[in-house]
Amino acid sequence: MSLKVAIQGIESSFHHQAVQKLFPNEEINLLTCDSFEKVTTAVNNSNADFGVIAIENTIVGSILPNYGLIDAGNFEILAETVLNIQMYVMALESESIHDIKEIHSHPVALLQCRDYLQKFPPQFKVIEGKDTASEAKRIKNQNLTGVAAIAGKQVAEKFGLKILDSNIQDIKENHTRFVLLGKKEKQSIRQADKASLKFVLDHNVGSLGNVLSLLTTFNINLTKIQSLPIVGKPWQYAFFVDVVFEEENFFFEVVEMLKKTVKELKILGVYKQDETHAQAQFSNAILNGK
Ligand SMILES: O=C(O)C(=O)C[C@]1(C(=O)O)C=C[C@@H](O)C=C1
Repeated sequence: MSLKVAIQGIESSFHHQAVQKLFPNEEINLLTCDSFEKVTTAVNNSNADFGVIAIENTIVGSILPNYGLIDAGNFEILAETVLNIQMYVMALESESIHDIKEIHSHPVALLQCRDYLQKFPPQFKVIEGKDTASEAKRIKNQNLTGVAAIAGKQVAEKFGLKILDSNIQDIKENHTRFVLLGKKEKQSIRQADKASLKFVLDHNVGSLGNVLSLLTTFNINLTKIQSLPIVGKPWQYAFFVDVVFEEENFFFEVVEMLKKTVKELKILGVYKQDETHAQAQFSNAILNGK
């Protein structure tokens, strides 16, 4: 039986690649959506077994609206995966880079290529589209001349487009982290070593410091912290953190203590970290320590 997985975008998009990395051996039935919200709605309504959404990119930073979608959802983060994202300019076979007058892509993909796009003259149009692959597909299907898309290499291969420029993102080293969303009972997570939490604090001196010290005491490493406004409560913020740990028991012990310390606590997911991501963070830590 195949798994139904909702993504924003179509076949060959980076989200599709993330699904393939998360489920290398499964038969997948992709539910292609034109917004992140439709992905989380599909998981909420059980129209899909799972959803995959991008949460952060090493050039652009957090994809903030997706934090809200995860928080509002009736599901959990079950896994993560990190992709190496290399961007290419592609167009019809007849075109050269000098023929291109407008370029289309997903807004987050365009943000990763800001330096490159600034090199074009002011009349050159940069247009935000649905996802990298849909923009490329449209060029092919409608035989659009003077138009290019920014997408991954696999998209050019899939739709038979010519690559006009390669690795055009601002920095060669570029990664996007995706999370797998689903109902808890669908999968049991073995050997979890990472968790995503949301908490709200009182406006007291040291309240965040207390949380951080507690994590230190239990040897729990904070890998990410993101604050977001609480809608309807101006100037109040919720904290979204990712933590990694070696001992799952320590994590659940800390959760019990946090419940007594913070105003509101929600576990968004307890899962296994992507090995490649963990390795990259580890080598960065070593390099920074030198
Ligand atoms: O358009 C795509 O191919 C996507 O999968 C979207 C998306 C994103 O949402 O960040 C995924 C990875 C890259 O960071 C650029 C775009």
